[in-house]
Amino acid sequence: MADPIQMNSPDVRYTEKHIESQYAYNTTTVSCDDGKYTVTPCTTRFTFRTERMVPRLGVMLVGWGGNNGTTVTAAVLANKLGLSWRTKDGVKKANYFGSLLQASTVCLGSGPDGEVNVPFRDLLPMVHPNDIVFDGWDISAMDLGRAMERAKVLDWSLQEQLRPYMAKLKPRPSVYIPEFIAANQEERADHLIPGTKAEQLDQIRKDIQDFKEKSGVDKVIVLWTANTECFCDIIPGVNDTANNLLAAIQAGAEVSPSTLFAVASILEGCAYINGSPQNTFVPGAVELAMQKGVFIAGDDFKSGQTKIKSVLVDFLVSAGIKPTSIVSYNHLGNNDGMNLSAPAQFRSKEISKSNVVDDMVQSNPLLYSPGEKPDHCVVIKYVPYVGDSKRAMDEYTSEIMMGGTNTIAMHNTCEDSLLASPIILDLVILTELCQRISFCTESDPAFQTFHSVLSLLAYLCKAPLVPQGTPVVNAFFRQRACIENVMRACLGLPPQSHMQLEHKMQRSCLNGCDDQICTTATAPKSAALLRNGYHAPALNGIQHNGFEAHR
Ligand SMILES: NC(=O)c1ccc[n+]([C@@H]2O[C@H](COP(=O)([O-])OP(=O)(O)OC[C@H]3O[C@@H](n4cnc5c(N)ncnc54)[C@H](O)[C@@H]3O)[C@@H](O)[C@H]2O)c1
Ligand SMILES: O=P([O-])([O-])O[C@@H]1[C@@H](O)[C@H](O)[C@@H](O)[C@H](O)[C@@H]1O
Repeated sequence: MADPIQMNSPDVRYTEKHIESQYAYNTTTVSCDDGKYTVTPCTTRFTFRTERMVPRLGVMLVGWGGNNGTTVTAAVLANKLGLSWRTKDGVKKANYFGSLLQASTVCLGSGPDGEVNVPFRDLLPMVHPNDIVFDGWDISAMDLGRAMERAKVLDWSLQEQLRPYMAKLKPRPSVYIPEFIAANQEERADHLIPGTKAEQLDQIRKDIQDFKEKSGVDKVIVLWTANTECFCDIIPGVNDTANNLLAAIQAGAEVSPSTLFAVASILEGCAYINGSPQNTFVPGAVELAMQKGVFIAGDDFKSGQTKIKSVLVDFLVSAGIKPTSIVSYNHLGNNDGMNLSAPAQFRSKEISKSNVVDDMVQSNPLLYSPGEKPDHCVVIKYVPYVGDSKRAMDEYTSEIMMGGTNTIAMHNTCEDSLLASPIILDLVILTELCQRISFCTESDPAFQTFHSVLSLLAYLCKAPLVPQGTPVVNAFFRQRACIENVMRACLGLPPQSHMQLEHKMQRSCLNGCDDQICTTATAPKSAALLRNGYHAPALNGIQHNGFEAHR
C-alpha cells in the first residue's frame, strides 16, 4: 500500500488497515464581561483513523445528460485515455485544472531546498478521478455522445475522439414533475420512470443496486447535477420528519424529484450531494440521513462568480474595507440558463448566490452595525447565443478611509461546465475519503464518523449545508484551510499556521533544540522537484503520471 507521504512521527502509526494519528486539537473559549474578554485555551486529544484501502468508486449523476454531467464524464475519459487534441491555439492535453485535489498543492513543510509543496491529493489515500465509474439518470433519453454534442462545451476534435466511448453511455429514465423545473424543460422530458412516487422510489433504489452489481464498484455516491428546482415548502406531517417524509412518498404527496433521489440514496446507504440551489434537504431528509449514518452535502456548486465573491469580500472585510454595494450580473445561454429564466427557478439560485457574504459581514462589527449588510443584487439573464460560455460582470463598491470610495468592476467569461466539472470530482472524492475517516477523544473513546451533514465540503458549495445550530462559513480561504487542516490532523500534523518563525528569528533554535521533538515527514524525492514538473509517485502500484494512469 504505497502512501505517497510517510509520517516519521511518534504520533502516527500505520497498521494494515489504518493510518492512526494522535492529535491535539487546540481551541479557545472566550467570555466577555463589561467589554473585557477572558480567553481560555483548551486542548482536546483526538485519535484519528483513516482506512488505507481506497475503494473502487461508482458515481451516479442525476442529470447525467446535461452540460455538467456529460462534461465531467468526458473529462475523466479523456484523462484516463491520455487524450490530446488540436485547436486553433495548438495542441491541448487532458487535465484536471480547477480541481482542489488534483491541481492544487499544500505545503508539507521545509526540505533542504526550501518549502516542499505536494499535490493536495497526496496527503491521504484517496480515489483517483481516472478510476471513477459513472452512471446516472436523465429525463432526456439522449446518449452521452449526442448529449455531449448538444452541450457544446468541448472542442469538436476532442468530441470526435470521445464519441465512440460516450455513445455507449445511456442515462437511466428518471422522475419528472413539471411543477419543479421550468416549463421550457418539458420537450426534453422523454425518458421517465412511470408509476407512483413509491414505485419511482423503488425503481431508483433498484437502479443503484443494479449499477453496483453490474459495475463491480465497492461503493456508490449519488450527485444531483440536474436542473435547479423551485424551493419547496416545509410542511408539518409531510417532510418535517423522516417518518413523515417516507409516509408522504408512499401516499404520493408533493415531494420533489431531488428529494426523492436523496431518500432513495440514503436508504441504499449511498452519500447524496446536491449540486443545485433548491432545498432538497428538507428536515425529514436530514433526519433520515442521520438515522442511517449516511453523508449528505450541498448546496449548489461554487464554481465561478460566487467563488470570486467569497474571495473578494473576504479580502475587503479582512482588510478593514467596507463593501457597501455588490452587484452580480451574468448571462449564459446553456440549458441551465434557460431553466433559470423562469422566476421560481431563478429565485432558488438568487438565494444561494446572495447569502454567501453573510458570515464575512457579520464577522466585523467595526464596519457593520448589527443587521447591517451591503446592498446585494443578483441578476441572471438567458442569452442563447453565448451557450455555456457564461459572462459574469460584477461591481463591488466599498467605503474606504475618510469618506473615500473604492469601486472594483470585473468581467469574467468561462465555460460554466468546465468550472463545475472539477468541483463535482472534488465533491465525490472528498465525500468518499470522509467515509473512511473516524475519530475519538480521550473523554469519548468510542470511534465516530463526521456528522451526516458533511459541512467539510463547504468550500465547494455556494450555500453550505451545515448541522443544525452550527456556523456557516463561506469565506473561501477559511473553507480551504478547514479541509487541509482536517487532512493534516489525520497525519498528526498541526494546522498550517503560516508563521514561519524559523525565518523571523535572530537566532534560529528550531533544529537541534534539545526540548524540540523534531518530527519530519519524508515526501517523495520527486516532491522537491515540484517546481520542475512534478510526477506523482507510484500509488498502489499504479504510476499516475499526473493525469494519466499507466496500468
Ligand atoms: N458552473 C455550473 O455549471 C454550475 C454551477 C453551480 C450550479 N450548477 C447547477 O448544476 C445543475 C446542472 O447544470 P448544467 O449546466 O449541467 O444544466 P443542464 O440543463 O445542462 O443539465 C441538467 C440536466 O438535468 C436533466 N434533468 C432535469 N430534471 C431532471 C430529473 N428530475 N431527473 C434527471 N435529470 C433531470 C436535464 O434533462 C439536463 O440534461 C443546474 O442546477 C445548475 O444550476 C451549475
Ligand atoms: O459562477 P457561480 O456564481 O458560482 O455559479 C453559476 C452562476 O453564476 C450562473 O448564473 C448559474 O447559471 C450557474 O448555474 C452557476 O450557479
